[in-house]
Parts: sequence; structure tokens; C-alpha cells
Amino acid sequence: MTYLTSPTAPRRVVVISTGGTIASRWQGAGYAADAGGDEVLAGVAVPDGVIPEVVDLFNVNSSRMTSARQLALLHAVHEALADPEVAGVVVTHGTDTLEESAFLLDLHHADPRPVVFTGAQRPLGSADSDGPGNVYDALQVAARVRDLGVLVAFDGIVHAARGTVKTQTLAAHPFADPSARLVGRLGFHRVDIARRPERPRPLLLPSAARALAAGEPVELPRVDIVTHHSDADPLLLDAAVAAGARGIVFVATGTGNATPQFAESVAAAVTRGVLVAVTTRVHAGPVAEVYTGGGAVDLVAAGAVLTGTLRAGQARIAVLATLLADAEGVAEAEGVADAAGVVPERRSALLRHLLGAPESRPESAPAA
Ligand SMILES: NC(=O)C[C@H](N)C(=O)O
Repeated sequence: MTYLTSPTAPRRVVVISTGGTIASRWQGAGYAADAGGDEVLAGVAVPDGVIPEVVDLFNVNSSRMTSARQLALLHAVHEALADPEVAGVVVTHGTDTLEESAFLLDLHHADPRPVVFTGAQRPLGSADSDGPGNVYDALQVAARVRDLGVLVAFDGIVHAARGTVKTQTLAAHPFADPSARLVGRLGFHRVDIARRPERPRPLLLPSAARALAAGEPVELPRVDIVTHHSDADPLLLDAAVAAGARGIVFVATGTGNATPQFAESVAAAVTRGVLVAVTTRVHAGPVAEVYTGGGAVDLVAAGAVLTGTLRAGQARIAVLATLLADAEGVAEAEGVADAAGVVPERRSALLRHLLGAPESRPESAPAA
């Protein structure tokens, strides 16, 4: 099975620069992003037949990412792909929140041409920087692959946006999906794709992205993340609701478990119209309805949605995308022609669709 093309003519690839270590220099007390896309590309060997075109979108360390910036990125990618002569898009991005931005784009990506995220773990211009090699690889992938959605090319590996998490703080291979098989490998000028990532039908570009790009004021929904641990009580979850959160990602223990008190707080939040998703602190494997007594069985009964194998950062993005979705976007994603609007009752269904989570309830109760 191949998702690769063999280009004969030169291919234009739009490179959107957003900052991160790949664009970072020493500031006298620590590193920070301050170089534009031209500087990032200056040290890069460009693959044969690829013509990069730089777009400087913003320039931040990615721990400073916001929904507004991510929507600007989503809009910029749609603009770039509106040109049929563009073969693909590369996004250079800090690794800290790369998985979040990449997943937001993947949830809204309906084009066969790829968007390929990359970055660096060592700063711009350092003798051992991994940036140039990563950009070379990303350009190759962007120019050649088709029908794989949004990807991450880093340290010789091709990851799907969905499911990828930063698993290493400093090592040159920061990304992995601990719950899935590898998508592809890079090296020796080759791109080898092993599997096609499973993706639900994507959403249309939300009107909030268009309004922000037009400079109109937009109120973006607050989505908080709360973590369970020994001794935890629902104080912070309740505080998120009181602060106006419209979505909450609850990072539970094990297969998605907490306490009866948390189940009560989740029920109260859901009653107030808050969309609650449950993921886990464990690094691999799905959350599942196995335990009661405050476990995932009770959190789901309280109205929460389980997030399959997605971890907190991406689960939060799925909740955000659900809250931002317009009626037409939902109709497109769910394959319905006459969506009446994104009413709260439909939000859980849309979130489940975006999560693409397999049924989490065991088929039958174990024999007594
Ligand atoms: N390697 C990196 O890019 C980390 C950096 N702190 C960032 O996310 O912007």
C-alpha cells in the first residue's frame, strides 16, 4: 500500500514558521524563539524538486500557545491549501505543545495534501542542531505523501498527529504514540509509510477562525485540565466550573478512575452544560468502563465522555474543537445533511465522533 507520489515537476511547499527551539537563540538568560522562517530555512538542505515558500505567522516558545494562535495557524493552513499549485505544508513549531496544534489541524483537515509539523530539540545555529535535518525530512514528506492527514516528522520518524505525545523533554526523539504502531520512517532520502492513520470525518473550518483572521472580536471557550491523585478532592474541578469553563478534561488514574465525590462533581458540571472528558495519567492504553465506586463507570454515568487512548493535551483540543464547531461543520463531520445546530445534547456525540474512540464498555459483565 502506498500513499507516496513520485513527483516529476518541482513542488511548492509552504513553510509556516511559529517559533519554538528551532527558531530559538540565547537571550542572555535562557533560550527563546526570535528567528523568522527565512533564518530557520537558511541552514536547511532542500530536497531536490522542492520549492519552499516561507510564511512567518508568529514567533513564540510553544508553552505560550493559545487557542487564538492555534486558530490563526489553522486559518493560515487553509489559505495555503486554497492554492491548488501548493503540494503540501510544513509547520515549524515548538515541541512543548506541538501535539496540540497538530491535532487541532488534523480534526479540521479534509485535504489529501499533508500538513507536516516539525521542530528541534536543540537551538538554531548550534553545531549539533537537529532542526535542519528535521526540516529536510518534513519538506520531503510534505511534497510526497497523500491522504494521511496531519503528520509529525521528527528524528527520522513519521507520526500521525492523532495520538502523538511529547514523551522526552530533551532527547532528539521527543514524540511517540505509546498506544499505536509507527506510521513511517525517513532516511537515505526515502520516505517509508507503514500504515494509514485512522481518522474520523473532519470538521469544517470553524467560523471563529475566520472571524479572528478578519480581526473581529471572538470569545473563545475556556477548557481546563484537572488531575486526580491520592488525596484529591473535586475542589479544582468545581473551581474550573465556577471560573466559567465550558469544557473540562479530567485526568483520572488507571483506566479512568477517581472517587464518588468526583463523580458527583462531574454530574453537577454536566448539568450546568459543561462538556467533561476523561483521560488517564497512565502513558499508554485506553480508558475504559471497568470500575465503579468513583471509577470510569460512574464518571460516564455522570455524563463524562471517555477519550480512548488520547492524553490530556489532545483530549482538551477535541473538547475545544467540539465547542467551536458550527452546525455545518458538524453536519459535514457526522455525515448528516440537516444539522439543526450544535445543541448541548449533540456535543457529547460530536466529541465521541472526534475522539474516534472504540466502544469502551466491555461486551458483557464478567461471569460471577
Ligand atoms: N524543543 C522545543 O521546541 C521546546 C520549546 N520550549 C518550545 O516548545 O517552544
